[in-house]
Amino acid sequence: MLDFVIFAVTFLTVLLVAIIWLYPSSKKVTTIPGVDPSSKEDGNFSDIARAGSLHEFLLDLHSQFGDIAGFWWGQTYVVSIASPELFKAHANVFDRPTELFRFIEPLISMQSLQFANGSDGRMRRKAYDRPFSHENLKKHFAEFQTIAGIVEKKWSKKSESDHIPLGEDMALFSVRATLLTLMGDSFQDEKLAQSVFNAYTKVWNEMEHRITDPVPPGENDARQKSFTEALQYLKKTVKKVVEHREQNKLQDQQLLIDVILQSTTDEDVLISDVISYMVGAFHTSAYMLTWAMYFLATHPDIQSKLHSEIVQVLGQKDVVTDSNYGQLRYLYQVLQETLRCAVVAPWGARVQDFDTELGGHKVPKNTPVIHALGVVMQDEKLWPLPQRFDPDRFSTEKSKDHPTYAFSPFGFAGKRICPGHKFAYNEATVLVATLIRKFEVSMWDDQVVKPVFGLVTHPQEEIWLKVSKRK
Ligand code: HEM
Repeated sequence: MLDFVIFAVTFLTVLLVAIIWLYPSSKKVTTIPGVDPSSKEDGNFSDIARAGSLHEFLLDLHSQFGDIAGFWWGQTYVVSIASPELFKAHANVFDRPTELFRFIEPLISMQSLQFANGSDGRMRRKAYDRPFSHENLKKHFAEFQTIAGIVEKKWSKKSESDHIPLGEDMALFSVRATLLTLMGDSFQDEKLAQSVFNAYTKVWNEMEHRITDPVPPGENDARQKSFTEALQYLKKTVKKVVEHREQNKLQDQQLLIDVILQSTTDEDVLISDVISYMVGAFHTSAYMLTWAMYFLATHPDIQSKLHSEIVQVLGQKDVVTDSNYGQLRYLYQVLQETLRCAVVAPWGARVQDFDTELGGHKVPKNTPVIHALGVVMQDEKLWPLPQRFDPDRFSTEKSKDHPTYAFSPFGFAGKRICPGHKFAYNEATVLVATLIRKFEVSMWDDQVVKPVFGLVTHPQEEIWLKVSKRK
């Protein structure tokens, strides 16, 4: 009998030790509340897929566990934070965790700025931020206006019975505006801009697919082939543009592509960084514009107030310039509320290679910390009736009441906030002012617009607008 007891106790002890070692949740060395992994291999991936997206999973997680909570990204333990106070505690953290962004690696490679940490990342950011200075951005208003004119002309030719594909038109504007102002005159060529956009869209869709289904297709799979071809086309085009600039000695200290060219002799770094800025700019700006126009189409009173402001500020001039931009205050509020209400970019992340403390809990070194930007921008304690589109939340008066970091649609940490944030507001201001001045926009009936919260939030299906010329 004693033998059996000794055997049973030994067996149970070994079993317990085995469970502790093999089951990841048991390795937790922190008091942070949160969920256990649903599977040893995939952590909470199946829960994230069931929630619909990482953003929706984080909304649930924080409503259950509060402002700081943990979960499993595959086999990696991850912490998510969702309050202005906790964001403040991370305000100086620069490094970005590789694990959470690995799925975009086939598109931009590990050489990209996206993955550059420490002094390398800081030096690159410092150099690449130059083209985004206020002085330099001012010069782009005229180019944005020319490209906005292309959309305006296209819409002018439509009749009131036409269906306007909103997402497509906003994307084309965003791509052309970015390529022309950051990559130079090669992109005066409309066809080249269009084919870059087509190739980019294929690659991007594949990347988004891999957020919820991380297993890449086989080498001979049609999806993989189309992805590889499109990626090769993008890289070849960037190379050609670089050669064109080098051969014709077109070096311009203020143009992003030339600044990147002057900062590195490594072709992989050069191509990866150029593509990283395309990734950063194309869809984010296009979807901010899409959501802004959608909100205006569904809120005629707000559209009408905005129209009055545009007419009053632009007068006979018809163009947005550096000197009248600042007077389009209500338009700025519309764009801010669009970023908040649509949660255009739902999250960011940081990591530190030493143990730290957050909200009274220990965060073990190398633990990725997600900044749940979207959860905070939808928090009803900070934003009453968060689903309601109300640009007055950002009036000069009310803006004073928002806690710092409550509105961080472009990230906030470690001087690594999105480098294109002012660029995005400027280009969007020019296009929205141009279109709303000339057209009244509304929705075609029977459209159910459902957001999909990927890396960037987009409508599940194309939004079809009705546009009528203003008298
Ligand atoms: C509405 C438009 C946009 C939104 C909502 C947005 C949002 C963001 C966010 C949340 C980040 C992560 C910041 C962080 O890690 O703390 C980011 C990074 C970045 N964005 Fe944007 N962005 C927008 C437009 C642009 C534009 C127009 C460009 C380029 C012209 C751009 C280029 C980048 C790049 C290169 C990074 C990575 C920077 C780094 O690694 O240091 N973005 N953006």
